[in-house]
Amino acid sequence: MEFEDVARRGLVLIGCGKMGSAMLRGWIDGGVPPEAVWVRDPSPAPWLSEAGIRVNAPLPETPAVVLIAVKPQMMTEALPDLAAMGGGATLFISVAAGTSLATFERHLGSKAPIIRAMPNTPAAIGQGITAMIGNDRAGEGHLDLAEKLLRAIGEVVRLEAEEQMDAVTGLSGSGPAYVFHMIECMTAAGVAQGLSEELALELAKITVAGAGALARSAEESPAILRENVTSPNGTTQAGLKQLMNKENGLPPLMIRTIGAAAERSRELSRG
Ligand SMILES: NC(=O)C1=CN([C@@H]2O[C@H](COP(=O)(O)OP(=O)(O)OC[C@H]3O[C@@H](n4cnc5c(N)ncnc54)[C@H](OP(=O)(O)O)[C@@H]3O)[C@@H](O)[C@H]2O)C=CC1
Ligand SMILES: O=C(O)[C@@H]1CCC=N1
Repeated sequence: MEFEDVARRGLVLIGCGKMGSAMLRGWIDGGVPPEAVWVRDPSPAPWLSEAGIRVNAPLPETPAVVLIAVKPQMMTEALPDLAAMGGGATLFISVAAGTSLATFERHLGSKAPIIRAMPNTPAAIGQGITAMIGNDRAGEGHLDLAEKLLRAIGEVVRLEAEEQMDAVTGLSGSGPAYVFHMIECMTAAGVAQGLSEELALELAKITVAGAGALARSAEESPAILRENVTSPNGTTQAGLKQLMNKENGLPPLMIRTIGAAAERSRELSRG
């Protein structure tokens, strides 16, 4: 079993909403025993107790890992009584957008190893991607443990500087929402062209999923894959002329979209 220390000393999850529960399911499927998990959440889902997880019970003194998955705005309420675990033996992992390592150090003390991670919701089906970076106290062993835990929900990349986290949040953290909206827009456009809603949605979903899977597995770049779809003077060329318009097409819109999300991440970290 990969998570012996976690199984022995325990894993505490602070906030078990959409992201926390997606990660927890991945860990349980990946071999973390439910009886080694403590969840703290004001409105816990019934499956947690049913699975044998300890819910809103007294926490162990020095768990192996504490995962913090509350909204950034709830942090000042959630952190104070975790300070007792900040002696160095417990690894803290936070997935909160815009909450800096320095903020955690203020609450948890300067000895605590802390890793900031930014996952995304495809984690719920093991197909997320998480970027992570640690504070000075987070050594190679801590980063390896965090990476092993995060691999249970998809790919993991390590960042070189904490500043990169704002752009990562704007791109891959928020990114699934952009893609879901693209599906919504493609569906509406199909309906506008005379398709039923049901058929248009099916076509849009499977097209986005298939193109994503192809982009991931193919050796060719997305640009080449795009060209492979585009026959000279054909239908795709006509569509792309609109979509790729440098003035009012997707390129400037995507710059604005990811820019606004990254800026909000910066704003959150300023408090
Ligand atoms: N959703 C996403 O796509 C992503 C989210 N994140 C980050 O993950 C974090 C959680 O987001 P998400 O899962 O979407 O949010 P949710 O609201 O779904 O989950 C947060 C959970 O924390 C609970 N909670 C509130 N206060 C406390 C507290 N003091 N102690 C313990 N639990 C508490 C909430 O309960 P209640 O609802 O009753 O208040 C809720 O169940 C955020 O910081 C976000 O930035 C990161 C990457 C992607
Ligand atoms: O919207 C948010 O703030 C969070 C962070 C990334 C995805 N959801």
